[in-house]
Amino acid sequence: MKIFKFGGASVKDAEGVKNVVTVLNKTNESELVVVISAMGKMTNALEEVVTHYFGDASDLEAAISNVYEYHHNIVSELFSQPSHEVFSVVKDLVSEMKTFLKTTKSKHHAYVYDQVVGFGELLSTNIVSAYLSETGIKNTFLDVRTCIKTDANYRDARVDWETTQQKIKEHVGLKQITVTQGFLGAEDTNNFTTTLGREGSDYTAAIFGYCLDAESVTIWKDVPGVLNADPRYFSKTQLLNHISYREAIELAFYGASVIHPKTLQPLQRKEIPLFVKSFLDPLAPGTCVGKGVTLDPATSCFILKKNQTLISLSSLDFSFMMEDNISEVFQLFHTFKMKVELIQNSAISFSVCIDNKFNNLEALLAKLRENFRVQWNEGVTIYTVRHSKPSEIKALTKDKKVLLKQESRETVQLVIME
Ligand SMILES: Nc1ncnc2c1ncn2[C@@H]1O[C@H](COP(=O)(O)OP(=O)(O)O)[C@@H](O)[C@H]1O
Ligand SMILES: N[C@@H](CC(=O)OP(=O)(O)O)C(=O)O
Repeated sequence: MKIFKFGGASVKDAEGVKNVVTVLNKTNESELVVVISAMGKMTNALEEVVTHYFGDASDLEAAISNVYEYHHNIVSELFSQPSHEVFSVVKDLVSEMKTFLKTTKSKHHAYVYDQVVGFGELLSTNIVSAYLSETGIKNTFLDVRTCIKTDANYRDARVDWETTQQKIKEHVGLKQITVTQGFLGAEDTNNFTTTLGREGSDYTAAIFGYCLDAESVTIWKDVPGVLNADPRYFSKTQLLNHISYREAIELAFYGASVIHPKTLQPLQRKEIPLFVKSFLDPLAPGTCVGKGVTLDPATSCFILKKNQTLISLSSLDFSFMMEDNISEVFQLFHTFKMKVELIQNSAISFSVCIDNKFNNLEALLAKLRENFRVQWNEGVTIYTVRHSKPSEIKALTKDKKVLLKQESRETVQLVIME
């Protein structure tokens, strides 16, 4: 059994869906779970629907139509007969979403978010599964919510591994191709949809890999594999042929967005290899994350995290920043769902770089000002360089304003005002 994962970029249009068929034909696996994300940027489009639902309702209809039209256009390109049932499947899913929005009275943002955003994966998998059947690739559609059981921590749900493993073993046939949704789960009490955190479909693939003791997990990307630097910001990059689990966990943790950070731990526990390959060149080797050497080739790796916030705190009376007030600060980060990326402290000041994922900065700052002197910079970038040479750091920081620098044996981190 192998697990394949196709992300939004690989199914962003009809050509992409056709290419999934090409990949499946070229790789020719018959015992497979295919995990699929929402098409293109549809998760963002569904986030817009949620925003309008809670805010300016006048644009709600237009936001929903945008989602419907996008999928309808792809289906129209893929299926020549207008009577094909996939047209009504798409229509019905969008109607179901509309009905939910009309009838629900919940003010619980994260709950509504998951119920709505989950339609992205339901739409994409229904379309891909139907298209595979159309082209002669026999497959079984699986609603992942019958298998992946989570707590009710909407938008970042935690997996109940025991129940999930049992359900996956129960529902996934071994000698077939199963098509299912990434990113989604269901909480056990009411079966409401939950999501595993943005870009969580890689993690879904790892969950299936772990629970089914898969031979390997492959995530298909628009790049040849994991590169030593983010190709969106660095013009010269190198393909990494092999990365150890440990090194890959570090790279993903620091923000190498090509692999979701939660993906690697379950695979490492069972030593299941993870391949990152190009969906445009399916037979090329790509990158293998697994047992063995740290990095092949042994080279420096550059990672960027944009749009971070650097906060520096000092006590109002110039007393030391000690465990008691630092723990109070961390409690606030937890309350306001701020992800702490980097910390540094001196006697009377404490600096922290945070990811304001849920737009709670104003509220957090107001609370911090009650007890601390607060300085902050928004829109800073964290550069992380693993296994670097001093000359590379010099070149990287040339003409840039470095607000904070931290160096350990293998890693240099810089907070830079671009
Ligand atoms: N170190 C890296 N190696 C390869 N790609 C990277 C790296 N860092 C960032 N990326 C970006 O990750 C993108 C692929 O991830 P993503 O867009 O999330 O794919 P998907 O939607 O298929 O999950 C690439 O197009 C590339 O721009
Ligand atoms: N569709 C979800 C889950 C996901 O993993 O997507 P992708 O594989 O395109 O990164 C998101 O955009 O967050």
